[in-house]
Amino acid sequence: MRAFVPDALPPSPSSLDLVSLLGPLTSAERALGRLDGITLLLPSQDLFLYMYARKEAVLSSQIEGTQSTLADLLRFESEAQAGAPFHDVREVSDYVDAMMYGLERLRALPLSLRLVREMHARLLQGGRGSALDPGEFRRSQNWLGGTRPGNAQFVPPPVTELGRCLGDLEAFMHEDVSGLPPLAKAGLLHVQFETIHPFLDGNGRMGRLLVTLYLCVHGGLTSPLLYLSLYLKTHRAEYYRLLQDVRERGAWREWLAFFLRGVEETATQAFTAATRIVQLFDDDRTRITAESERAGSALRVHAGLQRHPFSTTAQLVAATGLSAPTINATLADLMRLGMVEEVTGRQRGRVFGYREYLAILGEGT
Ligand SMILES: Nc1ncnc2c1ncn2[C@@H]1O[C@H](COP(=O)(O)OP(=O)(O)OP(=O)(O)O)[C@@H](O)[C@H]1O
Repeated sequence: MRAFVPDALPPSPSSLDLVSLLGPLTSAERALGRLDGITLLLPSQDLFLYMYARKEAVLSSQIEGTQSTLADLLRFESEAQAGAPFHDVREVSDYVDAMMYGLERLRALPLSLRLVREMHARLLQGGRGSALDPGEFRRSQNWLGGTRPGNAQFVPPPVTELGRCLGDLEAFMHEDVSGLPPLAKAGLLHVQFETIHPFLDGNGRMGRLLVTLYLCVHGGLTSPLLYLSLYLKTHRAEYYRLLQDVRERGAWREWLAFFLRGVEETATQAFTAATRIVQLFDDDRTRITAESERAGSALRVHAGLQRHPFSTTAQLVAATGLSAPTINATLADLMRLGMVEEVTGRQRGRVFGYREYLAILGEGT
C-alpha cells in the first residue's frame, strides 16, 4: 500500500453536510454544557477533575492492552502496593501527567505543535513507547496493521510531507473562517491527527488528549471534563473503521455523527456520575454527623478520602493533621458504617478505600 497524504483541512462545511448533523451537534453541545455546569455543584472542581483525568487515562491506555484499573492507578499514586504490573500503571500515570502538563502549559503557550510535542514527551516518558522518540515527530515511515508498508492497513504520509500536513493541522486549530462549530472541529482534528500519525507511538493517546484540550481552548469548556476513551474503547471496531472510511471515501459526516454521539453519551454519563458523587458525599456527611462516635475527626478523614480514595494512615495523618491513633480509631468507625474498607488484607502498610466512591469512579473501567 502506498503512503497516504491527506488534504489540508478543513473540508468545506457544505461537504460535511452540517445541516443533517444539527440534531447530534445540538444534543452534544447541550450535554457538554450541562457537564461543564456541574463544576458549580461540586464541592471541589479540582477533585472531580483529578479523578476523571485518572479515569480517562486508564481507559485511554486500555485501548491498547494496558491492564491497569483505576484502582491500580490510585493505589500506585498513593504509594500503596498495586496489583498490576508496574509498567502498566506507570503508563497511565504518564497519561495523567501529560494531560495536566498540557493544561498548565496552555497558560503560557497556545495550542500548537510545540505544545503537542511537549505533551507527547510527557506521555511517553516511562511506559509503552518510551524508546520511540518521545516528543519528536517521526523521521521514518510508519504503518498500521501488517508487517510492512506493503501489506499494511494504512500507511500515513511520508516524512517529506509531514511538515506540510502538520502545518495545515496547526493552522486549522486556529482558523475561524470556516465557521465550523468547535465540536465539529474537535472531531475533525482528531481524525486528521490520526491520519497524519506524526509520532512513532502514542498517536491514539495524544489524539484523544487533543480533543479535550481543543475544547478547553476553543469550545468553551471551562474544565477538561470530557473523556472520550470509554466510548472509543467500547466502539473500537467502529472507531477504527470510521477513521479508515474518512480517508478511503471521505466519510466525514459518518465520522462526525459517531464522534458527536460519543460526546453526548460521555458528557451525559460524566454528569450523572458527578451528580451521584455529590449526593454520596452529602449523604455520607449526614450519616457521619448522625451516627459516628467521633464525628469531628470522621468528617476530616472523609474529606481526605474524597481527595485520595485510597489512603494509608500516614497519608491521612498528613492530610488532616490528626494523630495516627485518632485516624485509626476513626477509620474503624467508618468501616463500621460500611463507608470504608481495608483493601490489602495485611496487618502492616494497610490501605483504606472509600468504597462507594471508588465504585462510581470505577464504572466502565
Ligand atoms: N485505520 C486507521 N487510520 C487512522 N488511524 C487509525 C486507524 N486505526 C487506528 N487508528 C488510530 O491509531 C491509534 C493507534 O496508534 P498508536 O499505536 O500510535 O497510538 P497509541 O496511543 O500508542 O495506542 P492506542 O491508541 O491504541 O492506545 C488508535 O488509537 C487510533 O486512534
